[in-house]
Amino acid sequence: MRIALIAHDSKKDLMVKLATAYEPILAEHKLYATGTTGKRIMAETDLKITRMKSGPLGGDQQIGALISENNLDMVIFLRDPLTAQPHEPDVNALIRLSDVYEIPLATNIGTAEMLLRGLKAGFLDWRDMIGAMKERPINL
Ligand SMILES: O=C(CO)COP(=O)(O)O
Repeated sequence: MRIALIAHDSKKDLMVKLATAYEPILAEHKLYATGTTGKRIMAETDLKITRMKSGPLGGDQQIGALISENNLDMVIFLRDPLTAQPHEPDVNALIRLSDVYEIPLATNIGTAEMLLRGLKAGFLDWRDMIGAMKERPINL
């Protein structure tokens, strides 16, 4: 599976803890992240990550582009709901595209753990079928 990891600044420590706790599961998958999130995770774990630009500089949009091209299967986006972001439209666009393309999306640690455990248990295997299809299942 192809998984995107994104965290706003106040959630980056939490993201590193999540990535550390679930490193054996995450290590089996292809990982993407926005710039600073990816840098932190790679500095503090042995995970290999393809880093996009930093979120405020277009990284959220790059992740959104991966979604729109059927190149992502899951998004873990630990958002800060209490701080205004300069790139709020990009944040909303990423969340919107996840819904447009039915990509499993966690926006907090509780759901993130459920998704990662579900991934391990095979609950997301349906994504492999979609990945194997030449045409998208929905006409978008
Ligand atoms: O801003 C972000 C998500 O909206 C995250 O970007 P960074 O990982 O570069 O901090």
